[in-house]
Amino acid sequence: MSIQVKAVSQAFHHQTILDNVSLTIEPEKIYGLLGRNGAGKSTLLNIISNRIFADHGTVTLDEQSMRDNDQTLGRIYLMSEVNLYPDRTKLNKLLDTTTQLYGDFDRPYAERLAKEFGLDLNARFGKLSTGYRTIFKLIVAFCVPADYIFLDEPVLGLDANHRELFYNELIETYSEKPRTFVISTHLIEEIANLIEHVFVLDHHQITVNGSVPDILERAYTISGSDHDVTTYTQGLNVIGADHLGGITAHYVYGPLQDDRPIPDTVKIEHLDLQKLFINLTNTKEEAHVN
Ligand SMILES: Nc1ncnc2c1ncn2[C@@H]1O[C@H](COP(=O)(O)OP(=O)(O)OP(=O)(O)O)[C@@H](O)[C@H]1O
Repeated sequence: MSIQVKAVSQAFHHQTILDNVSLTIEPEKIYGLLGRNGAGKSTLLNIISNRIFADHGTVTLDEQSMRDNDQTLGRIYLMSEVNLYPDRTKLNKLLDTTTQLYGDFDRPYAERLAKEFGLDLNARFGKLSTGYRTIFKLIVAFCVPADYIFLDEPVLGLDANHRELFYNELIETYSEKPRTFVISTHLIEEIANLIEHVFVLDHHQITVNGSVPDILERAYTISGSDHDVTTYTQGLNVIGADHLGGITAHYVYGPLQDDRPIPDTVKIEHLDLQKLFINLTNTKEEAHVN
């Protein structure tokens, strides 16, 4: 039981976007899909949801191909930046159409969410602000009877209050009716505590694929005087560094050599997900902060 993405490659105009990407998405889990601007996150989500066909590779759901397979496609839903709705249509009407399309669409929940977010369902889609367009699309995503829900930039244009409401609703709907959510966002700090598993897409490939606690367990900041830090981190996987005043910080991803004594002058702490992501996907060797 899972979505299997196997050896997917995609190029646009001879430019490689995804190169041999493989991953597994399991039922009833919350995932984060992280990557820098233009890394190919939307492309990957579009391929998984059958909106575009990959040049190479396969996507299966419970071992069945998803390509033009109504049965499997009905079990996944992609909410994306693309506006699929006609501007002149009222939201209530759009919900009617969605209810007809998805038999089990949870209309009472949609109406409750609209009230909570202060969304007037009599408004026309085209009259909504950017934030309220996102809110409407999120409401649909939460109410469709899909087992796998992909949220591409789900907080686009949302103010801080609405983002918090969204995160709370996500936790609530997930605990009431567990299903898979894959969230692609740049607001890493805000989702760090929500997601169980993270994929990082960088240089056309998945470079990090693991449970968030396991990954953070392997991520360290080692700080102190430049000499002591540099000596201690020799041979470790240093993914970035900062220099501030007389203090040097090296960011390490991977095991420390436990048999090595840690000098008193060196401080070891764990990195948070955002800082780890920034350092892993920084193209520069070192980031200097003065
Ligand atoms: N249909 C398309 N035709 C041509 N190029 C495309 C197409 N879709 C995406 N691209 C290109 O592929 C690259 C990856 O785009 P994509 O939208 O997947 O990245 P992303 O990781 O979602 O980026 P962002 O975080 O900035 O939204 C970009 O350079 C983009 O211009």
